[in-house]
Order: sequence, then C-alpha cells, then structure tokens
Amino acid sequence: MTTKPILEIKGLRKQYATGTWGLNGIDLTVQPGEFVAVIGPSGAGKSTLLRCMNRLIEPTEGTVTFLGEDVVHAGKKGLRRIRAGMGMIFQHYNLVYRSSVLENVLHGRLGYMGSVAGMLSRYREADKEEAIALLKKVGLENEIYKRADELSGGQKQRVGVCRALAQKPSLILADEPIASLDPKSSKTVMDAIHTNCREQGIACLVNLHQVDYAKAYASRIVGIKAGRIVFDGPSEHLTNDITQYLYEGKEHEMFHKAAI
Ligand SMILES: Nc1ncnc2c1ncn2[C@@H]1O[C@H](COP(=O)(O)OP(=O)(O)OP(=O)(O)O)[C@@H](O)[C@H]1O
Repeated sequence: MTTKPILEIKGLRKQYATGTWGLNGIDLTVQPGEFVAVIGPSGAGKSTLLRCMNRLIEPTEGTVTFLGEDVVHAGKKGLRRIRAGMGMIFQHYNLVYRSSVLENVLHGRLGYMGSVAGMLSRYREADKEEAIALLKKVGLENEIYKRADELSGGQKQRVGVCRALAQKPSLILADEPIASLDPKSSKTVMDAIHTNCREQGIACLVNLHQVDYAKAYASRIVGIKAGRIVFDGPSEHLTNDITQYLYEGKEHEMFHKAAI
C-alpha cells in the first residue's frame, strides 16, 4: 500500500523583485510523519523554500500540494485552512511579548476559531488544558502565566514550539529554530520538536545551518545550494564530500558553537 504524500513540490522557483532567483527548480515529496532537515549555506534558499510552503513568500513558478490541496492557487479561505494544518516555528520566535506564555500558545488555535471568538480570545477550556499540558511537557510549568518577554531565548522558542503544536498540524515548518540559541537550549528545543513530531506523527521540515544537528535529529536530509537540491537522502548517506561541496567557501557555517 502506498501512502499519500503530505507535501509535494514540483518545479518550484522563486524570483525576487531584485531579479535574484531564491529557488531554481525544487522537486520534493514529504511523506506523513517524516522528519526532514534542510541544510545549506546562507543564501542557499532554505528560508525561501519553507516560506513558499505556506505562501509567506509567493512562489514564481511551480506547484505545492499539501494534503492534496493546491497551495499556490488557494483562495483566502483555502489558504487559511492550509495554514492551520502547517505549524510554523521562526528563528526569532515571533511571540506576542506583552501577552502571557499561555496566551501565546493559544494563538495556535486561532486558525480554527471564528473571527469573533478569536478577536475576543474566547478559547475553549479544553484548548487551555491542552496548551498547559504542552507547556508542562517542554518544562515550562513555572512560566505559564509569565509575560513572554520575561523568558530566555530557549524558553521563548519552546513557547514557539508549543504554539505550533497547539495547532494540531500535520506538518511543522521550522525555519532555523536554533540559529539564535546556545548549544544547551538548541538541544532542548530540537528535542521538543523531534519528540512531539514523532509521538504525534507530525511531519517536519526544519531548516538548519548545522550539519551535526541535522544528522542527529533527521532521518532524511535535503541539501540545497544556489536554489537547487544537490542531495536528498537518508542522513547516514550524507558524506563529508557532499557536505564539503554544499558548503564550499562557507565551511565555517557548518557547525554549531559546541557539540550536541
Ligand atoms: N526579500 C528578498 N529580496 C531579494 N532577494 C532575497 C530576498 N530574500 C532572500 N533573497 C535572496 O534569495 C536567496 C535565497 O535566500 P534565503 O534567505 O532563502 O536563503 P537561506 O538559505 O535561508 O539563507 P540563511 O541561512 O542566511 O537564512 C539569496 O540569494 C538571498 O539573498
């Protein structure tokens, strides 16, 4: 029996207004529950790729199909539904800092609420309980009612992870989730993403600069260079030669400040 892919990308290209091609023809299929790390040097196109998935960036050419739905041509309502199924984790957290940690996690539910209930933040009791359980699971039981701006970077990103999970997504898009964190926080955040995705069968596309983290967490690695995929395979097939070719001239970007 063949499973239906969760995400299918075909011939994806993105040209920015400056004329730069951010993506140069990407073909990629992700199966349900797959944990895929996207690696490559700065400027390779990792962020552009992730953001074309939920149209935070509009693709120039090609198709993106999420759970059988055409993302590129989706109207307002369709796009809202698609985005509800894709949780996003950002490098700089994107929290509402004057709101509490709990409220930030509950924002993950907004895509499922009517506009009036959402505007008035009328969350269901069950949603609150689930949000609290998620926060406890990532070790933030003492931070639930704090303002988000009182937290450390690693704690803020764990809130970001919980917000994405609160959406009950089928796919998580994590755009350099550990690029601003020290090695200890990086491990905590990657553990939180990886464990929850595995337990809940959520697929994950995670952009990472650090090859060591990609190898440690992902079962499949996609290497991007100049907007094209130059490697796509099981993590253990990523050789030093391929890594060297990927990061040619930018070798210093390959590793985190310290070992995992
Ligand atoms: N808004 C923009 N306008 C013009 N060019 C852009 C824009 N955003 C990205 N680019 C260009 O598109 C290419 C891909 O950039 P992108 O940010 O996707 O790479 P990346 O692999 O995510 O890099 P990093 O790891 O530094 O975030 C680069 O050449 C970049 O300069």
